[in-house]
Amino acid sequence: MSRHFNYLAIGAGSGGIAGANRAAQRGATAAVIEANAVGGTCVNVGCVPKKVMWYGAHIAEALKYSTDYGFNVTQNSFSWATLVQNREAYIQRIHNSYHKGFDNNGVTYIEGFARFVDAHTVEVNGERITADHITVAVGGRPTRPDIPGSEHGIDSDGFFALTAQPKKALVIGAGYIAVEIAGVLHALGTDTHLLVRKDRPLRNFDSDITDMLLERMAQDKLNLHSQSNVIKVEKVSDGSLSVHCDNGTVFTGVDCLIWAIGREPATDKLNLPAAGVATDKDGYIRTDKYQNTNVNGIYAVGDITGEAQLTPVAVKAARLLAERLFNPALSDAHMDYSLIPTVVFSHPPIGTIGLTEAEARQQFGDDNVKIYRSNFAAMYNAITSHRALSRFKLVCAGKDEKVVGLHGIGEGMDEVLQGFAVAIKMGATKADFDATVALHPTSAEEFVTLR
Ligand SMILES: Cc1cc2nc3c(=O)[nH]c(=O)nc-3n(C[C@H](O)[C@H](O)[C@H](O)COP(=O)(O)OP(=O)(O)OC[C@H]3O[C@@H](n4cnc5c(N)ncnc54)[C@H](O)[C@@H]3O)c2cc1C
Ligand SMILES: NC(=O)c1ccc[n+]([C@@H]2O[C@H](COP(=O)([O-])OP(=O)(O)OC[C@H]3O[C@@H](n4cnc5c(N)ncnc54)[C@H](O)[C@@H]3O)[C@@H](O)[C@H]2O)c1
Repeated sequence: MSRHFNYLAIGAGSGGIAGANRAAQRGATAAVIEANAVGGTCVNVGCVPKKVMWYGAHIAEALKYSTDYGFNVTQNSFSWATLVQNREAYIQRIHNSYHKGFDNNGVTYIEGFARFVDAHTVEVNGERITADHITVAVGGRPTRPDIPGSEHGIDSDGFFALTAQPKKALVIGAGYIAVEIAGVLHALGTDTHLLVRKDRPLRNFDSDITDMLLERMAQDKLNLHSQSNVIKVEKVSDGSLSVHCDNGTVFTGVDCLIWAIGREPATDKLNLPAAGVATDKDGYIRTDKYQNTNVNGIYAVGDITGEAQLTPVAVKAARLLAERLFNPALSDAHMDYSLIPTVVFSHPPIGTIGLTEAEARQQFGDDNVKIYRSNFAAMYNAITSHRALSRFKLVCAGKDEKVVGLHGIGEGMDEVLQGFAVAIKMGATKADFDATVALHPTSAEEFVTLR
């Protein structure tokens, strides 16, 4: 048995789905192959369940502020299981809507693990499928350290599989995932410890922003342990874990250890050599700006390319590739990887686009960089006994003070960033920001009133 398609995506995650749908909308016969759950990382073990948990944490924080707003609320309990059940039901509805979308667009959905046979053929469930164009969109998976006892921990996939709330959790790592998971656990009431190997998490973010993150973590009493490298994990007789660091610290009585130390590409079992597709030393498939791999007719999009590992990046790259292949009016379409906005769903959230102050100083020289910054107590918590600061920052370059970086940490920053990203993508200057009438009273207005 064999089938042929104009366009075939391997992996029905953010990139695979977007590309197959767009190809079909442009008249191609299209199929997508998925080994696990439709929606991939983002929908099943990434953005979506993470944001639901973050909203849960948000409600816990609102309860904390509620007395100062005049409410007399007694919190009797919190049911992790209910939150998880509702989250998973929501994810099931997303699965259904993806399948509806495939049906509407005429995309063939194939369940199974795909392996290359040659440059135009993959095998799945014993069937050979050929295609004119094949896009590899297989994403990645969490990594674990090679230390004794690491198997006693879980990773972000395991975090989303938890059906009960941990009592004492250690989150290891300094990236987005570590910060986000630690923040959620802490806000929901778990005794949470975030362990980073150096001085702080998110070290490649603007240091003014991470300074404020550290302040807010300290104010909220989230236990951050810097200079803490885990070297050994032991399971003790009561079933709890003892976690040993190279600085001599031992954490005992841990019932949940979460590795959030990065992700690795899922290329190892794809049989890429059969198609002649090259990977870099870490297993990522590097492409040119058109998402072309080294093999004609084979493309890669999303996390597997090692580029900014964000859902909208995978989606946009895949859609533009499909346009280039099947829409003669857009035969030069390709993704612009510059100025990608990104949000960390920390407490409060961080939003950032463009250069950090340090990067701008290095690129343009100290004399050509002007920084505007403000600390601001958002009204939301300023009226409460939990008054806390937000921080907003513009990095400008050159005589015309072009805004080359915008960074913020504060309540609402996750929603504030998108519109400013449009302005910065269009080349806005500080004068353009100043010429914009503020929206009052908001946190966002800080960005157009900086002096
Ligand atoms: C905890 C977490 C939180 C995140 N939060 C955010 C966020 O808030 N915002 C954001 O923008 N990004 C977020 N991301 C990143 C985002 O999830 C990824 O960038 C995005 O999912 C990448 O899409 P993709 O299509 O490249 O791969 P994926 O979504 O990983 O999809 C790849 C799919 O391919 C399948 N597959 C693999 N090999 C095969 C094979 N051989 N045959 C068939 N199928 C195969 C896999 O099962 C998977 O479903 C988060 C990631 C994680 C882990
Ligand atoms: N809000 C979002 O948009 C969002 C959320 C989650 C993930 N993501 C995407 O997923 C990607 C992966 O996230 P991530 O957090 O897994 O990876 P990451 O690469 O961002 O961070 C991993 C961190 O772990 C540290 N680390 C590595 N080995 C370690 C060890 N042995 N012990 C302690 N720390 C160690 C690294 O120094 C690094 O800081 C991100 O880069 C991001 O693109 C995005």
